[in-house]
Amino acid sequence: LPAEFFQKLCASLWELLAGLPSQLQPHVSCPEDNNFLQNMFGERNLCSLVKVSEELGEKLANGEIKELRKLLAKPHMKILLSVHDTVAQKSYDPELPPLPEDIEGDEDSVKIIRLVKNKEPLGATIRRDEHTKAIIVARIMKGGAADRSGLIHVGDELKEVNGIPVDDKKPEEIIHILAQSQGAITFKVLPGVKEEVLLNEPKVFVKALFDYDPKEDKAIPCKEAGLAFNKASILQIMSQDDATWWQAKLEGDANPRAGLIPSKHFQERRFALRQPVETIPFQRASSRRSSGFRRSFRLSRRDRKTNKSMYECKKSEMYDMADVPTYEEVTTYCRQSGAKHRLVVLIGPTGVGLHELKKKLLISDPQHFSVTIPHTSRTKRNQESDGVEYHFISKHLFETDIHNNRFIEYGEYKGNYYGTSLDSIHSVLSKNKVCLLDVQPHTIKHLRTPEFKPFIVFVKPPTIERLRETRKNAKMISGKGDKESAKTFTEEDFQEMVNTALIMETQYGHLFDKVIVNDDLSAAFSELQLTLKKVETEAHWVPVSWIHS
Ligand SMILES: Nc1ncnc2c1ncn2[C@@H]1O[C@H](COP(=O)(O)OP(=O)(O)OP(=O)(O)O)[C@@H](O)[C@H]1O
Repeated sequence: LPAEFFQKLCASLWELLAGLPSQLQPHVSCPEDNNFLQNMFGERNLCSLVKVSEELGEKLANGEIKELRKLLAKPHMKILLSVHDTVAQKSYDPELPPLPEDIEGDEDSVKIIRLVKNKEPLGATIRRDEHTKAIIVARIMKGGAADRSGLIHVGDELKEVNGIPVDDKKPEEIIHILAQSQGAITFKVLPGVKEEVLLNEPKVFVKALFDYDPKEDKAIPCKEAGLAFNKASILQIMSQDDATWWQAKLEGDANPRAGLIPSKHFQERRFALRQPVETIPFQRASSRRSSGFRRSFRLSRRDRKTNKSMYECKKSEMYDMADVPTYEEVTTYCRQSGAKHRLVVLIGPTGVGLHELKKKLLISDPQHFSVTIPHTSRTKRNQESDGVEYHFISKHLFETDIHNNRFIEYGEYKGNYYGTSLDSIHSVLSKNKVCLLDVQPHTIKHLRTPEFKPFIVFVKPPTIERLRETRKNAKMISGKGDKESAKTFTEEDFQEMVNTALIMETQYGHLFDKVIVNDDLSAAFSELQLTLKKVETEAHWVPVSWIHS
């Protein structure tokens, strides 16, 4: 309507209405009614409305008004106005169907979700949980309808679709129901919050290869926020966002709060700076006698005359910078029945009892346990048979095999070669037997392959007092000339055993899967037996490279 006309109209109508109460007064006896009338008719808005209404009535014939009425009566306009009112009243939350009364279990955790589906697929996959048989949301496609809704999550348990229970349905049947539904679909789900949280948790686990105490660490930004751990602890890495300080939890720790640990890179750098002081080459650090490592065959003991190990070992083998012990990414591995056995490697100082323990295992189950047959270039003696005591090969062939890296360990003794070949290990494993091998600790790194998946047992001597008590009647065997001879342990032998064990543990402890103290022999044997049983049947942490390579 033209503004001028409208204003005039309003003004005149208002005047008329304003005068009305005084005209009505004689007819109103009650003062309250009078007041009410006065207020109502005095209200300017009401006056204007009355004015407009009257004017519209009068001007009905006017073409402009007709057109306005027509416009306002159109469905689009009606919807627009209705949407405006809805939004203005903020009543846009969808109306949910009433909660069913027969919900089983924890009623609070049931969620009713309504999604409007157009032609595009929902963008979610489902699976049946093997254990609970429940239908679980397996995957949400990024950017899909389900993802955009933000209402359905991986791990949610689907109970009903459009009121149809899905417990007894196959995933394909449910997919069919979904495909056929158009418009709004109602889901009843049990939110799998816990599962979702777990799924979103980083799944990087590492084995710590060093001891760490944040209280001793001058570099840590906040000692209280640090996480203390020991060599061989399994840590779940929660964040690697910071290049220097990672966040981690001890595996299996129920406390959800992560702690700070030095990052791999940072620890390597620190270690490299400290290295000259901390890494004592094994042999130099060893006491009086250059090397007292035992071998996987009896003739390989140290020569008591020359006091030398039969096995020479390159200096570079003793300490390798690539082995800076920080963290190693690990995952669980459980040997499936029928699969090849893991190689069992026994480590320990001379005389600690490796031979004794191995012998007991072999006797306990000769069909199950076995040892490797060593190679030698020495000539066969009359009572010996090839492939029983040794594989007898020529010196030339032995040297070719050395050149071709076919030996795990080898050495020269009185002009003859002795060694343990890789093939001898393969041979035992391919018979589906557990191969028991004892080697020098620096050899472990060559055995750590996906094929062998070695399980390293460190046999540790008890205290020197306990050694004196338990080894009173024990005999130490040494290679003297071509014959073995036995002698009782001396105080020096005990001391060396304890010292060597300490050095082995310091330098190679991060590689040990199990430490067994050989105090009482039968107790140590039982522990070893039980440990090896578990290796065959239970899940153990192994480097990820052994599984995903
Ligand atoms: N727990 C124990 N208690 C008492 N005697 C033991 C114990 N363990 C081993 N012995 C004895 O100690 C001696 C040395 O053991 P064994 O020969 O097994 O040592 P080893 O580790 O194989 O060392 P090496 O390679 O030098 O022979 C043997 O006489 C053995 O019977």
